[in-house]
Amino acid sequence: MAVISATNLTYSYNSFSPPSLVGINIQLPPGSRTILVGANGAGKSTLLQLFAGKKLVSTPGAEVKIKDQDVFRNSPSGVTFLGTEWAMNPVVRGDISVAAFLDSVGGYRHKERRDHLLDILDVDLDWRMHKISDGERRRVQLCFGLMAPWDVLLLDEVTVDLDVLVRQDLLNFLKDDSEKRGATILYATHIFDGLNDFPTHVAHMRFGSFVTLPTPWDLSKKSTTLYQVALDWLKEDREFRKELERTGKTIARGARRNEAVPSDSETFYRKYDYSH
Ligand SMILES: Nc1ncnc2c1ncn2[C@@H]1O[C@H](COP(=O)(O)OP(=O)(O)OP(=O)(O)O)[C@@H](O)[C@H]1O
Repeated sequence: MAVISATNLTYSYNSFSPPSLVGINIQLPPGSRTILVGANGAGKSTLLQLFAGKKLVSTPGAEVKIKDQDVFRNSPSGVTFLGTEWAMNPVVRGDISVAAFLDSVGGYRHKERRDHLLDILDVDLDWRMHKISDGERRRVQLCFGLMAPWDVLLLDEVTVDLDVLVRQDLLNFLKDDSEKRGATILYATHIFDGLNDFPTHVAHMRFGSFVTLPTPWDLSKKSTTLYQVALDWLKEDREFRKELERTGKTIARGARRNEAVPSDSETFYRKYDYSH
């Protein structure tokens, strides 16, 4: 049985935008850890947000379910969504200690997991939230987001500003946790370093559809790395787009990215403007 499923899922943000997702049909088994690969604008964040029940899908015949329940209408329990928008949330920039912040969001109820996460993420309970770096704030947020045990974890690139050691420890924790508790992870990322032995499945999205459905990733049978696979897929995407442009053809979604609307990661990078 699938724990996460989408059937005939087509989704547009509004009536004047081309659909951001087109005819998605996927099923993810319990305990799987799937990496979503796709170029900027491929539809990864949109898909994760829909699974998180953040938007209503009104396309006739479309179903978006977790644990066999409609994500929007029934809000299935045990689902955690972590995305980049956290970094911009003013609530976590207040003049408050990490200890007080985590307690105010129920940290005391999951003390053992909280302390384990504090250790992995190298977070100091005495830090003041308004005086820490973006990466440190991200670590506190991850502790907050992950301390309650989840059955389904939807991750939209949350490791961008973590240092490599913390990132690796976090990935090991997530993998271990999912193996021990049979919990399921769907993770969209552009960072493939150190990720080779993390997934059970990998999938490739392009222009709002799956080019490669979630496919088992068996490291023992691989002579390549996830990084190389992602690179090859993204090169194919670029060639595909160029060919469309050359021939003047369009596809269902039009290959017409809505340039006026930045994808989440573009918003994130624009916000932080790493160019200087
Ligand atoms: N609020 C919005 N309104 C209209 N269109 C949007 C909105 N947010 C995203 N889109 C469009 O939906 C498409 C998919 O965007 P999405 O953010 O899901 O891509 P992504 O694969 O997550 O990209 P990235 O890797 O850059 O985060 C893009 O063409 C984008 O322009």
